This record gives sequence, structure tokens and C-alpha cells, in this order.
Amino acid sequence: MGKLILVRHGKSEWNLKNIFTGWTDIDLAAEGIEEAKNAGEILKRNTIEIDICFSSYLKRAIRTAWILLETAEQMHVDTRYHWKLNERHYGDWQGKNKEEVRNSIGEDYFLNVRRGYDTPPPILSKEDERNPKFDPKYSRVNPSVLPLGESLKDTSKRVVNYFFEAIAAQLAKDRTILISAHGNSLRALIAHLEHISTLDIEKVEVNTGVPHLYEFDGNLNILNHHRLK
Ligand SMILES: O=C(O)[C@H](O)COP(=O)(O)O
Repeated sequence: MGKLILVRHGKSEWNLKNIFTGWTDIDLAAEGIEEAKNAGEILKRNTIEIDICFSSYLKRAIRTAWILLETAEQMHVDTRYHWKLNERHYGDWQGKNKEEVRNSIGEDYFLNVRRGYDTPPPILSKEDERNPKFDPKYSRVNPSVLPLGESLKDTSKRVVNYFFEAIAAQLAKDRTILISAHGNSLRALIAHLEHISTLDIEKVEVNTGVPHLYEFDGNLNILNHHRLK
């Protein structure tokens, strides 16, 4: 049986300050480090042995994976990183306080972008310093595929594409996989795995540091899924 454990990174400094983060590479806050340790303890308690760990390119997810594996005494696990697991790119909202954005644009538009499926945030200009092409981490990625602001639908395309590119075959071989990623990149993946409609995905929230286990048959049908405790 293939097993997939999804975990959203522990709280970052900008989560605590209520600032839109997206692709901004903000590290874990002390509270987030504790959440990652707790997630590792949960894996240990459930005697889950990871075969392959996947993380985004962002340090809050990477550090969560490292701390979790260390706590679970599984630091040897093959860990692979990919930008396609990054958080949704929040465009021009990145670096802005969520409450101030809500007050300036109104509740409806705010919620459409933040929790809806196909409304993107304001897109960055190509010359904006927040364009990922200026970040050396993405120097090997064709700039034309790097986002400047994404709807959840845009995020879903790259995340689901990576799932089939790198992860699905491992699950079909009955491997146990850990993915350390982000609130919205995981919402996109969960919507795909659980066949959640573009309307119902608005209500799905992914909490920080809480591991969620999915078990699959050989045809990648979900047999069951639940939060690990
Ligand atoms: O990128 C961010 O700001 C958050 O991690 C996720 O955003 P959200 O709170 O709008 O889901």
C-alpha cells in the first residue's frame, strides 16, 4: 500500500506577522520549529518509516522536513527538492499585511483571490525585484515558466504535474512518501487527490505542522486518509 504524508511547514516569521509570503523565502519562527518537532514525534509514535521525502525550494518547508526527519530519527531519508511544490506565488501581495490588503480591496475580492480557485492576485511586472528569475535558486529554471502571481488553479497545474512526474510512480510501488510544502500548494494537491470541486476547495484549510496520511491502492485510489496524532 502506498502511503503519502502531507505536512504544511511550521509557522514562519511572516505567518506570525500576518504578511502574505508566497515565494518570499522566510524562515520558521521558534513556534514553527516546535511544530516541526512535534510532527516528527507524531511520525515516530505511529512508527512510520519514510522512503522518500519531497520539499519545495523554500526554507520554511525544507527546515520543517529536516527537523521532522531528525526528530523521527530518519535523517538518512532521500530528500528531493522542487520549485513546483512552492507556495502559490502571491504576486504583488507578497510582503503586504493581509488585514491591510483586505481593508483596501474589500472582502469579496480578497476572498476570491485568497480562497477561490481561479482569481489571481495582482501580477508582478517582469522587472519587479520579487520576480523569481532574479533569485539564484531558480537560475536553472526557464524564466518563462516561473510565476509572477498565481491563482490556485495556476498553482494546481504545476503541483499536480510534479505529483505525476515524480511522486505517483513511487506510491504505486508501495513506497511511503513525505511531502513538506505549503498551505496553498497542499490545498491544490488535496483538491486533486480527494476530487474536491473548485467551489468546495474554498473551505479547505491546511494547518501548520499537522501530518495527514493518505493510503493508496496500486491504482492510486485513496483507501483512507486521516490526520496523524
Ligand atoms: O503565503 C502565505 O502568505 C501563506 O503561507 C498562505 O497564505 P494564505 O494565508 O492566504 O493561505
